[in-house]
Amino acid sequence: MQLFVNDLTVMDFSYLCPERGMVGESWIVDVILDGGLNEESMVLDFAKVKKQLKRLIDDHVDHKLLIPAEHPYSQITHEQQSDQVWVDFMRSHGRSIHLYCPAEAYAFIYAAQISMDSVSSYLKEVIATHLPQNVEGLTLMLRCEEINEPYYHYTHGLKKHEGNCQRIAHGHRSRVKVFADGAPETDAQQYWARRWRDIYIGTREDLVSETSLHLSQLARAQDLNEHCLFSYESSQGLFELAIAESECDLIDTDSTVECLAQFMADELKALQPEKSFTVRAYEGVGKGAIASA
Ligand SMILES: Nc1nc2c(c(=O)[nH]1)N=C([C@H](O)[C@H](O)COP(=O)(O)OP(=O)(O)OP(=O)(O)O)CN2
Repeated sequence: MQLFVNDLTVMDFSYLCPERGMVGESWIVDVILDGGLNEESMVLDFAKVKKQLKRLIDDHVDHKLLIPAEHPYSQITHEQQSDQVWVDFMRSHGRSIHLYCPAEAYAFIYAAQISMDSVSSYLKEVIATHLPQNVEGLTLMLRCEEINEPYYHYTHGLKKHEGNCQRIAHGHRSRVKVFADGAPETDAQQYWARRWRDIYIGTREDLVSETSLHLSQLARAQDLNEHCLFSYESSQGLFELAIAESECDLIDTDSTVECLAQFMADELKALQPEKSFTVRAYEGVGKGAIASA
């Protein structure tokens, strides 16, 4: 017998890619369980699938930075006597990426690249040990939302968030809709999709100088002249990130989706003051904010 649950959860996370750098993603999870019936005549109670499986998936991937631990660029160093981990991702041409964060901010995927296959294998291993005996098989299907209009991939961290969004490098794959004087404005949508393709959106007040950073204690993170350096402390611990300036966009506010929608509307208004703009910005799948200028 097979049991299926579609749209079990959406995993909002970022990952390190040798070519694209830091990539924000939103993957939808569908699941199929194979097995005999239990004493309730069920493969597994839907309530347990929705709560327990969703929690395992969220705990292991959602709001984390996924590191392809077997890629030659990945250097992972656990600090002794603390829960902090350095990650250095040694891309060439001044585009290396460096982090110093609490261990729980990362998921280490033992593969050369982050893909739907490698993430699905990682999650299957995690979940297999939590399934009751009658469940013999598990299929996880990861997919992106189908979007037939411009969208972007971004990474950010919300230092004031009480939950996991405080992690400095988690992200989303987000569509954007723009209206100018009430009519759809596809050029502006394309502008944002291009400007924020694989971008890190940082808050200016989180920028720091190199000398104050723990992440530059390791020899690997020495050439940071053309990097943006971010650091903040929040309830889960100290978060630091160095990423190439060319892969960042800086804003003066937090990077909540409300602030991003307003930022986009304000920037468009500055470019074309004679028009009124409304921006409908998504944060991942099915949620977002609307702002006007
Ligand atoms: N009003 C807002 N609320 C939240 C924002 C925001 O910008 N405006 N942002 C976040 C985080 O960035 C987070 O990544 C949002 O992810 P989400 O998946 O919705 O978070 P949850 O864990 O609460 O939801 P699940 O569906 O259980 O993953 C948070 N809030």
